[in-house]
Amino acid sequence: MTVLEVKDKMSVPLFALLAVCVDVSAVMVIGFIQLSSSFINNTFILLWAGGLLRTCLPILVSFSCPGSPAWMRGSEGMQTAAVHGLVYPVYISSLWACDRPIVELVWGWHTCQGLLQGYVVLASLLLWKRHASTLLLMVQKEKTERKDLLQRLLGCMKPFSGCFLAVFFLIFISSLGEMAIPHYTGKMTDWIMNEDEPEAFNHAITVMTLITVMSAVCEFVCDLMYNSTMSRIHTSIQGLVFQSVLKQEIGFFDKSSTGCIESHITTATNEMSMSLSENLSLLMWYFMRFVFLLGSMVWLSCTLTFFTVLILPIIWIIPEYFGQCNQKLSKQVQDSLAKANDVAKETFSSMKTVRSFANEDGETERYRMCLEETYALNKKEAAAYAASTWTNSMSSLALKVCILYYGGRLVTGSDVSSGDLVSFVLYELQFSSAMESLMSTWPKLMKAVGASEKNFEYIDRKPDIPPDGSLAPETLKGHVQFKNIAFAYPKQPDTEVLKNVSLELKPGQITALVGPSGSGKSTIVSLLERFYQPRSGNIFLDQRRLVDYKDQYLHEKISVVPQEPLLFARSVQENIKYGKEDASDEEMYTAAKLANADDFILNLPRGYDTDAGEKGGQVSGGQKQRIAIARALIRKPQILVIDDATSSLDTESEHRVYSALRKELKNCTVLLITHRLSGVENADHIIFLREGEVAEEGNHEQLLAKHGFYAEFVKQQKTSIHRNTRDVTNSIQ
Ligand SMILES: Nc1ncnc2c1ncn2[C@@H]1O[C@H](COP(=O)(O)OP(=O)(O)OP(=O)(O)O)[C@@H](O)[C@H]1O
Repeated sequence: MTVLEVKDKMSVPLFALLAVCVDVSAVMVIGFIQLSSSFINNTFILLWAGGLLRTCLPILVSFSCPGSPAWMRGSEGMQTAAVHGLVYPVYISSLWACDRPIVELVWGWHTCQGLLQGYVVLASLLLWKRHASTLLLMVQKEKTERKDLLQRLLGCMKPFSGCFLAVFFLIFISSLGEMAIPHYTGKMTDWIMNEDEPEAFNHAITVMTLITVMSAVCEFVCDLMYNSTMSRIHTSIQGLVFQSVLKQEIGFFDKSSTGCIESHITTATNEMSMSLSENLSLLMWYFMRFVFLLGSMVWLSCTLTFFTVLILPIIWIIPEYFGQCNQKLSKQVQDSLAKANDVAKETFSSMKTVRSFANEDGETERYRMCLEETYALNKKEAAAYAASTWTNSMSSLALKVCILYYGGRLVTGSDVSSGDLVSFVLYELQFSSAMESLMSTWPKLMKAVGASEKNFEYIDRKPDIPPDGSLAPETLKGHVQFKNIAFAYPKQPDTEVLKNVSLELKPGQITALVGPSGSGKSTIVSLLERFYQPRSGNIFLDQRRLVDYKDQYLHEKISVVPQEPLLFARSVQENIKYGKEDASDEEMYTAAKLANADDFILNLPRGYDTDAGEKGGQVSGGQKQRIAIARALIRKPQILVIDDATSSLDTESEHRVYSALRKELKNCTVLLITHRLSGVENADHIIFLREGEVAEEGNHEQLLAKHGFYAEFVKQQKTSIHRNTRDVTNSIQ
């Protein structure tokens, strides 16, 4: 450390020492003047003059001493100096105004004891100011930052305001009841000391027991009521979040990961509401206790209460210091452990390199060094922890001793009775812990309030979809027209997936949509389902804009069997009737037969009641697809879209499904997306999509005659079938 640094570090203590020396000298001089009363006869004039002098001197010292802290030269310094100098004149003058005896004080304020008392008052006020201002600042900051959130949460609690009033009333009664034990213990002490009124003694014990039991019952009822109300609030918020997430546009789910949404709605919301409910309850309880304890203490002795409040922050300061050290060290221990873990992880993951360089010992040494560092920090942490708990108990002991000492003096002076002193000590024990808990619960509560932000973000989020239309005509032909559609996914707005696409799906016709993978076929289906909005162009259904139709109506009329159909972990029956629970069993059987699913379903262990398993895991891919087709058909759709949903079926099954569809869905508009030639050949109309554009369209023969992309596609398909057959034959031979 350089000389300059030492000088810098020592400047504040040196200034403090100088200020104290100047102050003590000033007080000595005043004391001398007062004793040699020939100079000034009026002690009051001397008291105020001395006070003003003690105010001015530290200010003078701070301005003339270069090492004084900056705050001493500002308004904070002036305030501190004023408190320091004027505390006695103000206190003694107030006592005089209240007609209380002041002779002892007037003649004793400049003694060593008076001087010390003055410094204690100053230190206490400064510490309170620091504590209170941090808390107030915190409250202020939280108030502005979390004001809206708090209001929203309070809004959620509004429907339960009756319950909260009852809870608050019960807390009030229970906290009041808790004051009984210290109160009656004090009373009993008085009776024991005076050895009289045995009846009153018994009576007191009975009353105390009754009040305590009543208080405990109130607490029980209150906890019950509070917890059930909070879980109702929690359930309703969680339900609201879920509902509002479900209303979001599909693009929202593309952008945010489902895992993230799910973990938020379940885990994070649970944690937040648990912490909120726990801390709110603690805050209410401690606040009520704090009020009653302070009231009881003031009622027993104002002087002792003032004394307690004065020395509380001084006694807190040392445990707080060690507590902070402990916290800092435990963070360092965590970091050091993480470092050691990183070393271990790195070594294990590069085990081959370590072995080939024969550096096992080197790595062991590196790991050992990290552990050594952790151990050294652990030792420091243990010492800080021990110091923190020791100083904690010592400080509470010191507080009790101080109160007993000062209280004893008050008892001797007959200002308070012995019983009141006992009651006071018992109240004080709870008071300091209530105070500390209040100060620590508030930030935790605010943290929980902050965590609820995401919930309201979800609830408030307006889905990015046009308002629902109103069209729901009784009859729908199912004539679909895409006119000059351009589209890009919200997640990748710069990549245009569809470019000026125009196509038509006619009622009673099967239109096949073919094209290479990624050409935009499924995207066309998503637009038809209104999952996304086109960037430009329009989609018409029966010559009316698709957006003008009612959403529910549209999804009743359009059935889509997606590429990867998803079954729910419910019975096959429930899966087929999904979204159409009112369908009869007859309708279900017909749909299943059409989808060529009836036979295999009847062979399942419990037929239609067989559980499909999670995501349909208990049925094969082809079976899953057939159940999904049945699910689409049971709705008797006007427009049916099969998006490569027969890819897992064998040719025979696929053929049977298509023949059945052809026969049964005569007036229906069918859009078939497939990579298989067998499905395409028989379609009434074929559209070939390439890089998001309609490259060719017509029927099979027309397109073959063009010798274009479609002809190439057919050629590739045939070659692939031929190659597959040859491979199978070879493998059999
Ligand atoms: N949700 C999405 N977000 C962003 N891009 C997407 C999304 N879905 C598809 N795409 C992209 O859009 C393009 C067209 O995809 P689409 O699924 O429509 O093709 P496809 O012709 O149906 O392909 P396949 O025959 O393989 O099913 C692809 O480049 C794909 O990567």
